[in-house]
Amino acid sequence: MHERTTNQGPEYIGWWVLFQSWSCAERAKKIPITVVTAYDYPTGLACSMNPQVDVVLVGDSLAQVCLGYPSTTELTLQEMIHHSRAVARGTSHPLLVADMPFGSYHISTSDAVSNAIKLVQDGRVEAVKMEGGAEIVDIVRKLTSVGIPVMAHVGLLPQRYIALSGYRVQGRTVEGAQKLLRDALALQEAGAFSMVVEAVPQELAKYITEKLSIPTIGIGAGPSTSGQVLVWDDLMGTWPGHKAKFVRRFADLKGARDIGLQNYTSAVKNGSFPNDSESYSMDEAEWNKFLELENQNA
Ligand SMILES: Nc1nc(=O)c2c([nH]1)NC[C@@H]1CN(c3ccc(C(=O)N[C@@H](CCC(=O)O)C(=O)O)cc3)CN21
Ligand SMILES: CC(C)C(=O)C(=O)O
Ligand SMILES: [Mg+2]
Repeated sequence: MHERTTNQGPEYIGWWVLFQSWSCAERAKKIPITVVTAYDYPTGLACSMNPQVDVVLVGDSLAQVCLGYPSTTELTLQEMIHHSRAVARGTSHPLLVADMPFGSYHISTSDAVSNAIKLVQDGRVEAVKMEGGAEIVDIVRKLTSVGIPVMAHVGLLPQRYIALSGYRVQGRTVEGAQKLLRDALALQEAGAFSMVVEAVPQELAKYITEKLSIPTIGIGAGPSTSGQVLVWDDLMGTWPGHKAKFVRRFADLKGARDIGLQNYTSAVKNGSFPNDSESYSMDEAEWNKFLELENQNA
């Protein structure tokens, strides 16, 4: 039932259908696209069971929220493939996209193509996402031409947090806004099928969304993008780190988890776990026979 289907099946909304439909004139009336990150099999299953999830993103936020690295730049392609495969085993209908890790698309176009192919073949994803503007259009064009759909990512680029002097809102100045719009148009022209817009003033995100024919997926970009994305651990309330302004906690899984762990450890310490119904028993005659033999041997 949870075998991954490629692009068929009654409930599957293929990426082509989903994103091409956004090119039509009435797209402003469309229901926002729901994107959520996932890093493992049970989360993939949960996303698959909710028909309102349109896209599952194996984000490189994996590095921080799941693997404990201080930034996304330490994540390797192999680690991304390992987690993408796990998510893929759990998902059926939503479009599955993975972030190209830092360094996996910066050396050369051919290196980027071979790494994207590894993500598709070994990581079992259907599309890849990469951070950057006009400087990566050749890579976007090449990947698109070989049949790997590319989701672009502009605005705050976490893989460049050092160069950007931290995680800062982007496009707040006239020049910054102009560059962002130019980047977005160039990426669309190069073939990107959609675009994440991260930590950008809502006015600018709305403007860019109206200028583009491909859908924008906002995170910290206000309500007027074509869709929204949030990191799983942020929305579930399990991420203990900094809570960005754009994060809303939709559940308190950390609270539930901590209570569960406390209940378990207390029950072990006070001897109330396990009880009789949680234990196995031996047939009384067998047990008596066993004790008898033990006594004879003593
Ligand atoms: N848990 C988590 N959530 C994310 O959204 C996320 C990650 N991790 N890791 C990878 C990147 C890093 N991201 C981040 C991290 C921090 C801010 C942040 O602190 N933003 C400030 C804005 C400061 C300003 O005004 O310029 C904020 O307070 O919102 C934003 C995005 C987004 N991604
Ligand atoms: C937050 C999304 C857009 C992302 O890039 C990630 O999770 O790595
Ligand atoms: Mg990312």
